[in-house]
Amino acid sequence: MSDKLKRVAIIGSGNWGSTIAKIVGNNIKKFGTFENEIKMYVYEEMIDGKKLTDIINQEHENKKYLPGHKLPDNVVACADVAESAKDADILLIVLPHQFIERTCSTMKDQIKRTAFAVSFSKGFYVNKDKKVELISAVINRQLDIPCYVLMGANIANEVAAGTFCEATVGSRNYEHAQLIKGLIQTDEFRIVIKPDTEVIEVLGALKNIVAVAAGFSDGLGFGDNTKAAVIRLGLKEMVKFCEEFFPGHHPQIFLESCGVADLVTTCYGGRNRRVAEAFVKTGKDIKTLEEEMLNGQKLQGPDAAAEVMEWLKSKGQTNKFPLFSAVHDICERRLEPKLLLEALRHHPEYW
Ligand SMILES: NC(=O)C1=CN([C@@H]2O[C@H](COP(=O)(O)OP(=O)(O)OC[C@H]3O[C@@H](n4cnc5c(N)ncnc54)[C@H](O)[C@@H]3O)[C@@H](O)[C@H]2O)C=CC1
Ligand SMILES: O=C(CO)COP(=O)(O)O
Repeated sequence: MSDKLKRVAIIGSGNWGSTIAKIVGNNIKKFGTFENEIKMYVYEEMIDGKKLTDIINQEHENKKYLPGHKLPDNVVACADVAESAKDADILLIVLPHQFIERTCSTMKDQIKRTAFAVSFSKGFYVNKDKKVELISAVINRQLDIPCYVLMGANIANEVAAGTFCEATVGSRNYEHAQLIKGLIQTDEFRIVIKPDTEVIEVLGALKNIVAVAAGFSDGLGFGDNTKAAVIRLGLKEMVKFCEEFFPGHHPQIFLESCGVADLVTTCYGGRNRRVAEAFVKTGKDIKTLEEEMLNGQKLQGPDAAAEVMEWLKSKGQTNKFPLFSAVHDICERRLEPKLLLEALRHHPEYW
């Protein structure tokens, strides 16, 4: 009987990775429809002289990335990524997008041929030839298994605390989508399955760039109307990007949690917004602020802006996306933060 149960592994144990471990571990214990033990890959580090894996396995808490939340005892931390992935039927990949390519290359020889993956990572990947790929495509290329996505308005600490929210799963495989939903959905974390996988993922990456712009606006003291304009013009660019480069999706997809809802929550409550506000107020650079403010957590927005500019440059289309361009130029210190206003004022929306 137990041989037939599917085995789940979680690759990543940051703020969101640990939250997903909490949800999935509890669901598996409750429903018993998957193999009970879940290996969770932890990028090893020392905390007050103790290994983070030992802290998680002994105290059932990720004291660094999700303090204050108990992880179920069927979640077992493992510092070896290949060992974590071995024998898994379902790989939940929840790493900051900067680390996906390298981590996947380390585990690729251990992957079951019948396995599939779900990516929770928001961002793009630029390879050495400056070609831009979706993170799900990198996972698929490296591991040679299908990769679906889960994106939504999901500030991890709130999800871990159990306040109501929702997410969008992108999958065109009915059977796999139902397995993902069964594994992740709870009464407080509702899942909607949609087939527009690529656009769902792209929205998750692009909204982080708009959140950086929202943070700049807050740092400049512009108030709620300006921030609403940033959000609206940012959404317009997100929609345009999807229409130009991922045509054929259902237009209602922008109204799902992966679209407008994730954009709103990140522009108000996210790390990208917070650090961008501090960037304007303190004059420190993004890397310094990330280290000072996030205790090891990683920002995705400034890198995503650089990745999107590579993409747009290769298509000769930077001029159609002035907000994305301005965010990148401000992060790189080629543009004064206050000139964000010029990008808004002269937006193609008003031509
Ligand atoms: N935190 C949140 O509220 C949400 C995050 N996401 C997305 O989920 C993804 C993962 O985010 P989080 O779990 O929050 O991560 P995080 O921001 O907490 O990142 C830190 C994680 O990266 C690991 N790490 C550091 N250096 C590494 C290396 N060289 N190789 C591998 N791992 C390394 C750390 O050990 C830690 O587990 C991101 O793409 C993020 O955009 C999505 C929804 C919500
Ligand atoms: O993706 C997120 C919420 O859905 C988290 O956004 P931040 O990375 O800006 O905190």
